[in-house]
Amino acid sequence: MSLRACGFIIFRRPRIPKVDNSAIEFLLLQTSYGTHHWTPPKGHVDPGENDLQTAFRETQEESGLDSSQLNIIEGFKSELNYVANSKPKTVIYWLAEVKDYNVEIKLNPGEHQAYRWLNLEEACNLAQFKDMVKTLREGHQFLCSNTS
Ligand SMILES: Nc1nc2c(ncn2[C@@H]2O[C@H](COP(=O)(O)OP(=O)(O)OP(=O)(O)OP(=O)(O)OC[C@H]3O[C@@H](n4cnc5c(=O)[nH]c(N)nc54)[C@H](O)[C@@H]3O)[C@@H](O)[C@H]2O)c(=O)[nH]1
Repeated sequence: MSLRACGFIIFRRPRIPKVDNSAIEFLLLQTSYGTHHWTPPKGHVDPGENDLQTAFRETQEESGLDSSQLNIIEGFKSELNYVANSKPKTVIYWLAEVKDYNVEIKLNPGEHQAYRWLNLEEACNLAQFKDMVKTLREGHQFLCSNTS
């Protein structure tokens, strides 16, 4: 059986005077271990948890953002399948927008050493993994074609 992890692709965009999808920025976190790779907040599903509970818990632990600070975007879900540390891994991501554009991000230093808000191209460059880049592009496209 593959390892399972879940998280949120967190983004922000100006909403005043109107929703501005041309200025969407994604939140990526850089691990403080290993190759210092960049991903959205996510982590392993604990026993007894469902996928969405994991996504909320990991996002809170890794970025300080709790469910009251996020709007989950309905209709988008992405599944990535890759090999991590020689084991198959499945990662589920939903899209979530921060309600406050200037919200504070609080990292857990044991897990992450930096965060950045990045436009689509910058996020794709930092994320590097082909499947993650595809997910970011699909998420961006979804947001641009479903303005609200
Ligand atoms: N000291 C130390 N401690 C570690 C280490 N390692 C873990 N810890 C600890 O374990 C806890 C983690 O617990 P959670 O937070 O629950 O889980 P995740 O967030 O899921 O954790 P990971 O970081 O293990 O998982 P990935 O991000 O999946 O990276 C694994 C590998 O997969 C590749 N990869 C990554 N993303 C993509 C992608 O999108 N696409 C593709 N194709 N490939 C991708 C990349 O090559 C990468 O090297 C942490 O608290 C640490 O304490 C480590 O090396 N040293």
